[in-house]
Amino acid sequence: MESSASINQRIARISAHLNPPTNSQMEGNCVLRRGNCRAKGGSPGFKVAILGAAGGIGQPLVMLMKMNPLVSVLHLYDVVNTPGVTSDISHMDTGAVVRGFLGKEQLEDALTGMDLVIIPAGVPRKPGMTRDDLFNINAGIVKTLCEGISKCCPKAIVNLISNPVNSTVPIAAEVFKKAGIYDPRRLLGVTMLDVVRANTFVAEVLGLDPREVDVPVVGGHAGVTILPLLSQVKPPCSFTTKETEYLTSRIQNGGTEVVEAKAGAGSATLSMAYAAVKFADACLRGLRGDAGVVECAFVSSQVTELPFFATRVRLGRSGVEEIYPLGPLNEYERAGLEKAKKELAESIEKGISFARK
Ligand SMILES: NC(=O)c1ccc[n+]([C@@H]2O[C@H](COP(=O)([O-])OP(=O)(O)OC[C@H]3O[C@@H](n4cnc5c(N)ncnc54)[C@H](O)[C@@H]3O)[C@@H](O)[C@H]2O)c1
Ligand SMILES: O=C(O)C[C@H](O)C(=O)O
Repeated sequence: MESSASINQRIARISAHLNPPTNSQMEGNCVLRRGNCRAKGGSPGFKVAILGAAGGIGQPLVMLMKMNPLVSVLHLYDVVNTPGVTSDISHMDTGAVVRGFLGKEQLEDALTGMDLVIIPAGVPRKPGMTRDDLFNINAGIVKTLCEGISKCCPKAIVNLISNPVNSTVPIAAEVFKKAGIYDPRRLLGVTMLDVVRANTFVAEVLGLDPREVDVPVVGGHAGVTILPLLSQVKPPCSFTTKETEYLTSRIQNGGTEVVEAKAGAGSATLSMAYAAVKFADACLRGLRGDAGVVECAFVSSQVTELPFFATRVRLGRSGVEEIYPLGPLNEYERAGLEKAKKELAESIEKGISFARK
């Protein structure tokens, strides 16, 4: 028979559920009820903020990061819908404590103390648009968010997803320089989706499991600036001219392929969230001090005459610790590199002048 003390405890628990306090706040893995919710988390791990967390990329990205054992605290920031996304995600029985932040006035709280900030905030493409067509809206969004980072977590690693990446990364660099906190090792434009696509499409052609394939993709993240180095694929293999042309074009136009298939409903979100998490996980393993963490990213670079360029980089405790050279290119890739550099130079310059205005 249940004792009266235990019945009273049960009634108290049920009553607490039926009468939540009015000052409830989205925090932890529950709506915090003072004195009724044990402190959660506390497990060792990194603090990660996602800016644009309620969006097409943001939501699956948040879900996957909540599953990442390297994350102890996950901050969700957006200008809309964060309470709902936070409530939903916070019910997942994984370690990370989730907190939601809504609107500009909560940006600083969202950023304070973060180790890694991932930015998928901004508008996506519709059919017929280039990534550069997003510049007018997204440049301002990225600038404001980076000003917040400068102030609240100047030492955080920043993973920038918002397009056009070829311009938004230079904008972020200028904002950080202006604030006197710029460390080029900590600012990374996310080009991982190009690598993910390249691995998939090359594996299809070779009849391999994509997990066995590694394709370096260099340059930038738009059209001809996306330069897959098919001569450096692992495992070593060769392609006919027709295969090289097909693969290069498919990888360069992967984003457009999705934009057209979505027919006005946005651009890649699910594969991007997957790629973003793969990349963020690599950054966190680097921060933890793991050896040999190497991925492609669009970073401040001296590999070419351009101030930013995507290549393979080694990630460590300070962010980008080593930038690898391009390696031997074949004639097709050398021609591609020249085209890529021409477009990249303009996009980088556009970002820099915007931020210096
Ligand atoms: N780097 C890449 O490989 C890659 C891949 C896919 C998409 N993208 C880019 O990512 C961006 C987001 O794409 P999406 O499909 O998630 O778009 P989306 O419209 O679905 O979501 C964007 C989110 O950003 C939020 N947002 C807008 N202004 C904000 C601000 N000032 N602060 C915080 N959040 C703000 C919106 O409220 C929205 O929730 C686009 O620019 C897209 O082009 C990049
Ligand atoms: O193509 C887009 O606009 C989104 C993204 O950059 C992508 O490559 O899927």
